[in-house]
Amino acid sequence: MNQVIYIMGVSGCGKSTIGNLLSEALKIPFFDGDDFHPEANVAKMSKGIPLNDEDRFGWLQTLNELGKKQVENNSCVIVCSGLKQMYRDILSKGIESKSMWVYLSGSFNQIEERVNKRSGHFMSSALLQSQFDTLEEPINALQLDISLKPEEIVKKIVKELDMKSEFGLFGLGVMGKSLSRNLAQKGFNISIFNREVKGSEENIAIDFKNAHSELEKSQPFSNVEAFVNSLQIPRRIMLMVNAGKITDMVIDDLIPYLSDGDILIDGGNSNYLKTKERYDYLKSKNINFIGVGVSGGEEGALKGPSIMPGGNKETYELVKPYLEGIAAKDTNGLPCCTYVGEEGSGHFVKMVHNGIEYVEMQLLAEVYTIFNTMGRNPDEIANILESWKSDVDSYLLGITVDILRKKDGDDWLVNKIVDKAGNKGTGNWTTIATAQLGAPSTLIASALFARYTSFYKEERCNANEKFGISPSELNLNSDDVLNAYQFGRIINHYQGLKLISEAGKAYSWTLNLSEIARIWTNGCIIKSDFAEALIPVLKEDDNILTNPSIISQLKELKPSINKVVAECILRELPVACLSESVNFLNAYTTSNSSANIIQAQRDYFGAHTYQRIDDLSGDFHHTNWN
Ligand SMILES: NC(=O)C1=CN([C@@H]2O[C@H](COP(=O)(O)OP(=O)(O)OC[C@H]3O[C@@H](n4cnc5c(N)ncnc54)[C@H](OP(=O)(O)O)[C@@H]3O)[C@@H](O)[C@H]2O)C=CC1
Ligand SMILES: O=C(CO)[C@H](O)[C@H](O)COP(=O)(O)O
Repeated sequence: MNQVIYIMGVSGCGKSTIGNLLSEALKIPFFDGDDFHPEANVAKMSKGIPLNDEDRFGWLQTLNELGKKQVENNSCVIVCSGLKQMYRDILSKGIESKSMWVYLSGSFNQIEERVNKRSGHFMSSALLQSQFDTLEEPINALQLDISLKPEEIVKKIVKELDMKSEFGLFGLGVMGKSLSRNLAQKGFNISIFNREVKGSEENIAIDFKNAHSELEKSQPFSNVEAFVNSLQIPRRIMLMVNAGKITDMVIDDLIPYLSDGDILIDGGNSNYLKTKERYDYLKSKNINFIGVGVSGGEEGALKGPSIMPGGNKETYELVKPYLEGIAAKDTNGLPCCTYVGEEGSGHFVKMVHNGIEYVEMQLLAEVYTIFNTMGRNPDEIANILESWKSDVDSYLLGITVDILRKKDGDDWLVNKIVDKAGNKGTGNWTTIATAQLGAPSTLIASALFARYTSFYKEERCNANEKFGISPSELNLNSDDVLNAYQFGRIINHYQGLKLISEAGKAYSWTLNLSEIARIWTNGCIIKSDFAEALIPVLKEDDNILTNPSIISQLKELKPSINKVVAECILRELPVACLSESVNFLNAYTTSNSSANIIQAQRDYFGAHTYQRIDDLSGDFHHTNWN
């Protein structure tokens, strides 16, 4: 990646000498910041009047523009004292991740002696002191001692650039392997790490590197310290390890070797509340941390996942080219990666993505059950689903077709898979979040509980015998089932997005739901044509059930879902998410609900009070009911 190498430090530290030598060594252009002062600044300085911040702003912006322009085609060296963080922020604005800072440091006496030795130069102690007073030492720079010879300093900078990787990937499991290959294929210099467990897991990183030609330039490690030291400053390390305690353990393993300003990116499916805690913990150690939801599974991670980063926006800017570089592209060629919002919002959005995923999977499983009960074999069901692609295409629909067609000997493989659905926690957390935030994402809860019910295999088999329930022939056609399926999907997306919107309000995150739908159009497990259709809808309103086109679609689909759910219930076939979707819309569209009875009951036994429709003040009333 092209970089602007800013050489900074107080006057007299040797910036120009080092800058010139470095530009020669790297064969890249050199720019001395002092040559870019406007005439007014030059006039002021020649009269011995020191520049103030206002004088500097325009000049710093000019240098920033210069850096931005240069970095489009090539790396370059820019020399500028950059004494305050505020100045450095201006210099690197918009190219934060492409700015490398080299800080030439020396003591007051060292520099005074050196300047006064130079023929024709004299710097008063007061002037030099004012430079030291202004200096705010950078936390994410390559700091080099000016007592070294210039050639040695340049050698160290070149070594940092040549020998050190720009990005580190920690954890070469299913996702880490694919992501590291993706990063390398995009031309990033990376270091890769996997732990070594003597006797069982050895040489994981090195063997993995050797197995893939694109990783030829990558640096493999099984030693944490060596891995960290192989990275350019500020270090950017993406963790692709199991969520929960392992993530905390790995962070603690890394901390001793990290420096101020380094960046940890948690790409696992971490709980969004833990992400905030980890951010605070690492901030207390001057380490930057962002929580990044990654979706796409093994193949998506390799070819381009959907990425949902949350946390500090400035930190995101420092890793943006890597994340956006490896992300899938939408139909306009934009990366399916966008800064989601503050704190754990990236992980929250990924969690809800998974909740929506649970429902999409459950709806397809229910569709399968319906057709299966109607006597269709897996190949026939696959053919029906295949024919739906022109109306309701999605990644999950596509893989379900493949799954249904997979044979194992004379039978279909699905017929041999035990009907107990596992989970790794994100559906559970989404259900907890929906309850905590008071947003009724009832389909996600239903899909989760359907998985839990599936686990009671033995009890189900016993109950089946005792109750004698056996689903009988269904009187349905495939168009009705298609319509019911699409109805369920619309309610699913409404509920998931509503949950995100409510979280945004509760946690004061600035979320853009249309952008979230956009990054779900490719790379992720829930990518679908419907996500694409939601982009303009969500630009108008976070609530998709206010959109006239969605309303008319649901009205059209309603007779089918009514029929499908009624038929399934009459014929004793469980369809948890289909039935919940119609039930939810029936409740959502009821203007006078039975909640008046609940309020009266609460007031009866607990004096909880109620509001009256004939009292517009909204006051609360209590009745002595007996
Ligand atoms: N698989 C998927 O489809 C998706 C997964 N995710 C999330 O990404 C993360 C990684 O998932 P995935 O790649 O599937 O998981 P894997 O189980 O395949 O890989 C886990 C990685 O963590 C490492 N690890 C485990 N324990 C330790 C430890 N104590 N110290 C150091 N390293 C350790 C493992 O090393 P070792 O091999 O030595 O045990 C391995 O490299 C998880 O948070 C997951 O939820 C997100 C999206 C999709
Ligand atoms: O994040 C993912 C996909 O988006 C992971 O595959 C996750 O493991 C799926 O969840 P679960 O294992 O609970 O089904």
